Amino acid sequence: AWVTLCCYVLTPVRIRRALAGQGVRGPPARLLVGNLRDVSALVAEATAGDVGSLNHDIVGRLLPHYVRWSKAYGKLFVYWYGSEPRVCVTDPGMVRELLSSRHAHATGKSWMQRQGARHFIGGGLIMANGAAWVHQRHVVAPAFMADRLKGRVGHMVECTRGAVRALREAVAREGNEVEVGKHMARLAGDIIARTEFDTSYDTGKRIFSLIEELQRLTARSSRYLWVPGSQYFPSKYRREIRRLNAELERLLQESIQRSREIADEGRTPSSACGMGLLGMLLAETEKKNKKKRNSDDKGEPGYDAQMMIDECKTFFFAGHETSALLLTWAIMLLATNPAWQDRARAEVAAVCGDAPPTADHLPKLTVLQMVINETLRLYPPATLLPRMAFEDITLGSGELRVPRGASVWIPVLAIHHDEAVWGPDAHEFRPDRFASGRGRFFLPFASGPRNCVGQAYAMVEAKVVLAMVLASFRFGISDEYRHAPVNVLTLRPRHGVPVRLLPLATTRPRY
Ligand code: HEM
Repeated sequence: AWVTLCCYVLTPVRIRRALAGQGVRGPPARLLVGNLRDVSALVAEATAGDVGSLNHDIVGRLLPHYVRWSKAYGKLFVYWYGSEPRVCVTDPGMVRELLSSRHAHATGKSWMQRQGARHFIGGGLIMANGAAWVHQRHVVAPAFMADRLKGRVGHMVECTRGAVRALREAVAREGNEVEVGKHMARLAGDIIARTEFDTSYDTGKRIFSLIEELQRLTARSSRYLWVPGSQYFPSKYRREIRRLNAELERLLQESIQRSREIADEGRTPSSACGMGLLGMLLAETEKKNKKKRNSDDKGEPGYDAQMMIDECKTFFFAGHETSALLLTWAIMLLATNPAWQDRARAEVAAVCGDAPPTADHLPKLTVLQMVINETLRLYPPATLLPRMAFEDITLGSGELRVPRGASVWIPVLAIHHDEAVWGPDAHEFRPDRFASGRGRFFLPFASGPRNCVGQAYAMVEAKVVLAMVLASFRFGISDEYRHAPVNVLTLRPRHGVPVRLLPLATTRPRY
């Protein structure tokens, strides 16, 4: 009863006072529900139809509450997600400071977020906090270092070859109108499954579809998380979630066991698993088990069987959807900007010739790099970055004191479309704004110690796939395309991206 009273009444009152005392205002919030209903109603209204034209000015559609409240209360304001206060911060200095190592230990993921992702991520890296996060990050980060990534390029090329073949077959079978979103989802799934888990998309297919279904069901069952004790209420979704989660964990367990047996046979170092994430996780569990056997385990954080499963879930999830969306949006933007498509294709031909890309080619694909950056700016898969303060922190040289228990939300999409940062053409596709290297205030992968651990991997993957697609097809947007970006955890096209694919006639097949 005391905890409930603190969570739902005393802490919100304390935080409200602390913020009001600094002049941080926001829309009036109801008891328990906060501004949840306002957010839902505004988003539902803004996304009811399609955009109409191919307009990239999508902030008002996806973050209508941000647009309305930042106009009314200033760029620094607070709204309430149930009993969780969310302070919206866009000031570059404050954002950088919040994400820097200075606050790494005092901030993390909130209970509400962790609860919402419990079944498809669990205690995996994305949702870990404190010492557990430090340990997990330390274990997985080496799997994504530049020298190891070079070894993944061949696997990525191999998977993309399959995808190009599938696209050619789709054109031959059904005509040249193809929805590329589902092809890119399959390809990104195949790449992460092969490079990190030593399996293929077909084997991992059930795993991906279970994670997707769990994501959908959890989102529905989490709608009432703001109600005290709601996590214990009977719900029609809960039994289904339990059943799907049990199947997912069994499949992952089998996959881990298979890799362990291969490792025990001494076959690992040269296989993808030995180099990849699963190999690293297996080595780490073995270390922990050894300590236990020698009674050397002093209870430090480490990987047990459940943690191992949670980490696999996390990487199947994080390494799949975001990359697939980057590729899909990039193809949409190139399909609607033929001049950039031709420029990028010419560069691929000049750098790679007739061969598939290699690790040495990738840094030379600078036009493609600009196209990828501009895609991530206009359509960042993660539109918001949340951080909860576990202790009082200050931002902007003491200008803002964020009280313990408040969440800070960084509206990445709004920052990426801000005319004050990017100029009056902020909503236009203009890759050359990245010509001089990094753009101004660019956060598709977050920044600081808790940035995306798979950032370099995602960039290598995007370059390999787009280079091979550009070399194999000319493409234009289909008349059937309906521009309707929506935010369902990630920023996606509601009706997919149908394009007209024209296989490029080559004297010899390229791939
Ligand atoms: C275009 C592709 C991608 C984008 C835009 C992206 C974006 C992000 C962002 C914004 C975060 C920070 C989330 C937060 O703190 O709330 C993040 C974290 C993370 N990403 Fe990615 N990501 C991408 C691809 C990948 C890939 C390919 C992998 C794995 C192979 C991956 C694994 C992770 C993990 C494990 C974290 C948590 C890191 C931590 O908390 O220490 N991501 N990603």
